[in-house]
Amino acid sequence: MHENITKDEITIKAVLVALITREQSEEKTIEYLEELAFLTSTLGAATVKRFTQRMEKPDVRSYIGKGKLEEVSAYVKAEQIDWVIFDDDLTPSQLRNLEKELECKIYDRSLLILDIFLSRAQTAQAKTQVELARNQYLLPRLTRMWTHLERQRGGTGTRGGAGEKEIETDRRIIRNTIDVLKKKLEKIDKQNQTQRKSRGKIVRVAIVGYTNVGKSTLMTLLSKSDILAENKLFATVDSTVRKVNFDDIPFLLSDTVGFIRKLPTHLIESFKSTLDEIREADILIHVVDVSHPALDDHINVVNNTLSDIKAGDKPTLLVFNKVDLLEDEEEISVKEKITQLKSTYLNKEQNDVVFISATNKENIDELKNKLRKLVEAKHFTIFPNYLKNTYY
Ligand SMILES: Nc1nc2c(ncn2[C@@H]2O[C@H](COP(=O)(O)OP(=O)(O)OP(=O)(O)O)[C@@H](O)[C@H]2O)c(=O)[nH]1
Ligand SMILES: [Mg+2]
Repeated sequence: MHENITKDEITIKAVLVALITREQSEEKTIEYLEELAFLTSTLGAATVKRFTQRMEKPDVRSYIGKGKLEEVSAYVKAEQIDWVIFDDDLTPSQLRNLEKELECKIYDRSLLILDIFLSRAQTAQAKTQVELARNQYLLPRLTRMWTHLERQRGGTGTRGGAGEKEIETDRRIIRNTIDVLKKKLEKIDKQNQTQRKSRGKIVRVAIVGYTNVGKSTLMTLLSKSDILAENKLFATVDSTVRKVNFDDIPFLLSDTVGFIRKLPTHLIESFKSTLDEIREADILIHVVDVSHPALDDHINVVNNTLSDIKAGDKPTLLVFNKVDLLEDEEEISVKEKITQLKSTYLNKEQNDVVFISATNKENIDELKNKLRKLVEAKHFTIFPNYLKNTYY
């Protein structure tokens, strides 16, 4: 049973694999697979089939059980599948066993996200961070297949099937690369710190949120600049900063990389310096896609990630975006939904909420008024003697 794509559109064919466990209901698994398919398409591959299996917990040897693995394997061979993508992270030995059995490229969630980041990173800092995270991910996972594929990727040829010796050599190369990248990153971090300090004492606002919710679209709207907004996950990997004025009050507004669930902490760790922009902000605009069925989940993932990077207690304007996509449903009308969300999230830990459509420019004045109040309050704590309506 193929998903909805025609044969000649297919370039890279992928199948997805996920588990239904005691902690992860069937409904959740289906939703996660939807997100995984979106990630897959972001990387230019087409999802041709999704496999799920009910299990207590992942199989230590091969993540899925033996029977299921045979089923996947038969399909992969019959349909000449290029990638098999697992919704959770795989241990090095699971990866090795799966590779042996399936004889194609195996992705897990982390590697998929890393490769997306790699294809999108623009600045030296983002590129270096992704390269570092990717190398750290690869080090314990080097296998014959991997060295083979990585060499192809690096264009260095394959020297015939890689043996243990080559793998050891590759490990050494990767360790060296990691050291070099770390040093490079330290240098970039220092430069950026100096740059941020030289910005002076000006109120700083960061737009944060789950990936693909409309952060860049809102940034463009508020700063009147042109920033790439795309219906792709992780369109923004670098942060962009613009100076904006609300009448006489200036502030810096930054667009940031989107968050996503099931992102292992060590990956977040390696993006810490990209996240400095958020950590050092005075005020956050947390954008949510109000039309997404998993919006509560998204809010939680963002809030947890913010706490992880110690940015969880900043004054926050919670912006429910994409209201234009809401439709009355049998159980709940649009109006009721908005009232419900308001009562759930208003004033929860310093939150103010606003409902907008960034693309239709709906309710942007209310957003600006609310943001202005937050910016003003902060501005006058930095500049107590600042007179309203006078310019610097
Ligand atoms: N219908 C509708 N679509 C919107 C709205 N705001 C943004 N979008 C669309 O949502 C998609 C994602 O928008 P972006 O601004 O790139 O989202 P982002 O949060 O910056 O995404 P990443 O950088 O990938 O994390 C684009 O296709 C936008 O056109 C809105 O108010 N309504
Ligand atoms: Mg963006």
